[in-house]
Amino acid sequence: MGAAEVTLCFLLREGENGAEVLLGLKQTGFGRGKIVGIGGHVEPGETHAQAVIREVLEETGVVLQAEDLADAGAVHFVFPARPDWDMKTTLFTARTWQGDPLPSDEILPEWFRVEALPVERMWQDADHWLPVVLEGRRVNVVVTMHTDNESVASSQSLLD
Ligand SMILES: Nc1[nH]c(=O)nc2c1ncn2[C@H]1C[C@H](O)[C@@H](COP(=O)(O)OP(=O)(O)OP(=O)(O)O)O1
Repeated sequence: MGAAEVTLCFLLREGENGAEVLLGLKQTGFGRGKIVGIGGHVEPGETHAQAVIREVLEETGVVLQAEDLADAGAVHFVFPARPDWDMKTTLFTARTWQGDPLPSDEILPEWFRVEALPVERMWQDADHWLPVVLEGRRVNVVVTMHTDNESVASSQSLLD
């Protein structure tokens, strides 16, 4: 089985104390209990942009249009001890949208300062790629996890 295709979108706004990003507490399924990006699986026949627009709506009620999305690259998560968990993740950021984030069964959305990301409550690899994305740069990273499926064994950038 190949890696699952997933997609995440990071909403960015200017707060009183600098830039803020919308993350959320995952309440169900994969990564339950962690603070994660908003997104999920790409369904057959969908583009990644269509999938992320659908997932952000389902998980937060926020309405995105294709024009709101900026391509932020990709991260490939590799779990050698659990190959069925491997995921190819496309990344987007958005600075415009309609509506205010609301909780859903899957996610409790919450704004965090970009300068104070809750890394202790996130996947341990977040530090390796998320700050770069939130600076507005594109990434193309392969993150390989240890056999504990939690800590990072290696992280390789495929960009120059
Ligand atoms: N190592 C990792 N670090 C990280 O920050 N995010 C990861 C990750 N490995 C996977 N993810 C993200 C990508 C993806 O958006 C999410 C899992 O997808 P879903 O939220 O769709 O999972 P679920 O099992 O809840 O899915 P469904 O049952 O299909 O709704 O986890």
